[in-house]
Amino acid sequence: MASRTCDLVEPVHPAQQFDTDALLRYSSANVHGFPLSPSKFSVSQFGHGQSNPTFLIEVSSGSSVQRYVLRKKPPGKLLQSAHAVEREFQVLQALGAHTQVPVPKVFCLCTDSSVIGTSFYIMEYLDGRIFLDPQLPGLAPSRRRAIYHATAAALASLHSADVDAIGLGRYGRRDNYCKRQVERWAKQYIASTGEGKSERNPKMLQLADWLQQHIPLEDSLGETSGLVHGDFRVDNLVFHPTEDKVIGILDWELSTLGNQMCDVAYSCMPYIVDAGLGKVQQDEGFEVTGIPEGIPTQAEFLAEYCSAAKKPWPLAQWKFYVAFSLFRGASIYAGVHSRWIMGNASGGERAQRAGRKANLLVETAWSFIGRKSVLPQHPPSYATRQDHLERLENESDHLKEGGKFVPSKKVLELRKRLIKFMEDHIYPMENEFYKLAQSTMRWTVHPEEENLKELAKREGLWNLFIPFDSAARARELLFDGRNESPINKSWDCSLGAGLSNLEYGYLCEIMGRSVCAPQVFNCGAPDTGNMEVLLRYGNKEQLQEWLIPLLEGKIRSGFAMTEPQVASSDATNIECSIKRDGDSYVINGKKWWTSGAMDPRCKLLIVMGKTDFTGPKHKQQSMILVDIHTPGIHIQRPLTVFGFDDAPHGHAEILFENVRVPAKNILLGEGRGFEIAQGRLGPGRLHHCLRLIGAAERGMQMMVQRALKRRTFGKLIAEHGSFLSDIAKCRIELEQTRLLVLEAADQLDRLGNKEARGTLAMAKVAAPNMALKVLDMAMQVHGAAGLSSDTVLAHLWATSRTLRLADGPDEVHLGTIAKLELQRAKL
Ligand SMILES: Cc1cc2nc3c(=O)[nH]c(=O)nc-3n(C[C@H](O)[C@H](O)[C@H](O)COP(=O)(O)OP(=O)(O)OC[C@H]3O[C@@H](n4cnc5c(N)ncnc54)[C@H](O)[C@@H]3O)c2cc1C
Repeated sequence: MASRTCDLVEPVHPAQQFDTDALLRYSSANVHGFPLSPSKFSVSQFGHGQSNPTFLIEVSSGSSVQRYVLRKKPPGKLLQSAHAVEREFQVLQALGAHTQVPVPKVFCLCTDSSVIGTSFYIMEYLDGRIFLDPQLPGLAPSRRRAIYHATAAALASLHSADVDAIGLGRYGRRDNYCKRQVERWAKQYIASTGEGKSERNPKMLQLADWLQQHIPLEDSLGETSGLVHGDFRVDNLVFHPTEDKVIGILDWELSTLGNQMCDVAYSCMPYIVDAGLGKVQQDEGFEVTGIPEGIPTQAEFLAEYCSAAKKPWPLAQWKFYVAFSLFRGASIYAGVHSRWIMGNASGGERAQRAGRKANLLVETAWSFIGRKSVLPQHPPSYATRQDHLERLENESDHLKEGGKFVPSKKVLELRKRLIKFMEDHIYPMENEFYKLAQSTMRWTVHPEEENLKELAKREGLWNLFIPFDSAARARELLFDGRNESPINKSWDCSLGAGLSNLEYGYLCEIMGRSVCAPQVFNCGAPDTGNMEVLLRYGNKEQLQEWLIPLLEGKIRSGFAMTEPQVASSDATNIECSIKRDGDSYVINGKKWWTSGAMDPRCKLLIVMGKTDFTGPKHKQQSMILVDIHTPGIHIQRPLTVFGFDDAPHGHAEILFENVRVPAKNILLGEGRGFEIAQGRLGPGRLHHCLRLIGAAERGMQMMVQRALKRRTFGKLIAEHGSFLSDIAKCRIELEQTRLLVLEAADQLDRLGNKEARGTLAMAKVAAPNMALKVLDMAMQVHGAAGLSSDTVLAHLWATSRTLRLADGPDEVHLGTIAKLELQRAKL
């Protein structure tokens, strides 16, 4: 959790006491707006970090309290160049006055040590949050990502300052920064180790030699030079109290001009090593312990920075910069440890640990240097909004370049928005949704899901599945032919964006990348199929009662056809009876695998049963709208798919016992059930196929990311020949299947359900089988983790597997394809 800046204060340390009356007199005279004779004046000390002691001043006059921060040199004899608060004041003043770099405003600098014993300056108090732990515990993944994003942006903003223009041109030497730094910290290490001090580690001296020999050329040329903070890490940043943006960069003690890539590598330390002295046990960085969910990878963080600061990807020099950061840290810790040995270090146990930590940093530096590769060849392309948009543009170019499937501008625009929504809101929440689905509260809805639904509505990403012709029919029935509801103007957008099945295809695929996504956009099964049934076959009253709340996302629904006691892939077998009795129908039977029926929001069941047991085979069935809360409906149990119960959505086994439903709830009329089922299944099957393409694409993406960072037998997985051939084959199958599915969507639009049935059947067989293959490969590359619930792969795989059965088993579709093939031959 974050600490509020005001919670980080404690009483002034006895050794740090100073004359507060003198401070009050000085402040009243020199700080603009400082009360002249305040009713209360108090000083407390910030406990966290800083070698320059920092204090909170609170002054009250009347009912108003003003807060300031004072930063001073420590008392006692000091090295001349150290603790230079004058330089801190200079840099803060220049940045505050001339740039947008987030820094506290400075009010005055006092170099007269007769006032409180040392030089000091007074600055603005920033009321905000400080994250002391770079793992950001207690934050939602999306917030963590935002914090790291803001951190990269803050670093880029300070590095972009034009030092000549803001009067900092002489704030330090710009060239040969690393050369000077390596010499300085090597000297310091030698001075603080040896007899009677911390034990000298020969590997540290070798490290200094290695660094001297590998100083990047850009360092001597001053190409990457500019303002350097010197201690840029997340706990030196103040974040806005509620928004994830940086409002102040603190602790400028080590700032100078020099090679900015040193700042960047230092800011990446949490990925490499736990450099803090606080924790006894943990030494490894995120790359070993696992990156806390939501925090970008090192490459992503670095790419965000490079893009924002307009810096090239530091592929060739990264080893040097990281090794240098570890080297500098080791030298500092050796100094702390020596002072502890000699009895003049504060920090107790922490200082005692510093010796071990110094050696750990040296070891880590050598193992980092020994790595074959430390960064991907290219920055991850989705690292920044700009890169992200460029990538989308490139994808669009690829789509624009020709071929049969060329999405319109409108679809591309929606696709862009959808991808952004997925990245900003869906992927970061996946784990939260899973956690709830595995808890004792699993049959409840995560409140964030409802929030995201509202957001999706506002962004125009709602009900996109509704084909324009179905929307036209609903408009006719609901609005008497007008374009929008006379009562509710927002209604029009509830009928989708006027897309064809093919156009929706490009979007549905994106939603399929996450099991959680479709319902957020009100595009999840079985609701889409059920809404489609109502849109096509419902009468006005039925639309008003059931379609409107479904379109608004206020209720959810289930489709109850399959029965345990009969082979339901042949729907003529079903036995559930729907018997007319006066103004009602009475339903008796047992259903199972009614998806969505466990959801607390589920209100409607579309039940398929027989109204006639003796008529022609395909005229016996009817469909009826049933309120799930009708007496006689007994939800008996949730079913599981390989252990996944898909809570809170669920797949229910349901007993219908003398369930009495108003006769007006029959859809289209008695005996029309088969006809409706055919109409429902076309687009529904297509949606499943499209989502499966998305699931496979996610698998590909995860597979590649894993292969590029996991090493086995001395190589990255991505460097093993067997992997290369497997991934290539996966890509081929995925692209083939995508074309087939888009072709089916196109035929559905142009030729209708009946004519498109062959291609739809092919797509329905090809898509789950392809997705299973790709996801299986992705799980393999992830090792045991791939089979766990720690990644989305196992769930995506399980969901894909069900689609070799749900909406008809493969064999039934293969039968359709073969039958059409033979028919053609006979013509
Ligand atoms: C996760 C999940 C969600 C589901 N959601 C729903 C839902 O919301 N609503 C709903 O009503 N149902 C749902 N179902 C049920 C699904 O539609 C049925 O399981 C499917 O239609 C097959 O019916 P069945 O299980 O009775 O298998 P059966 O009909 O008994 O078929 C078993 C096997 O027989 C073989 N077979 C069948 N026909 C042929 C043939 N012509 N040629 C050769 N072999 C053949 C196949 O191998 C087939 O898999 C869901 C199923 C799952 C797994």
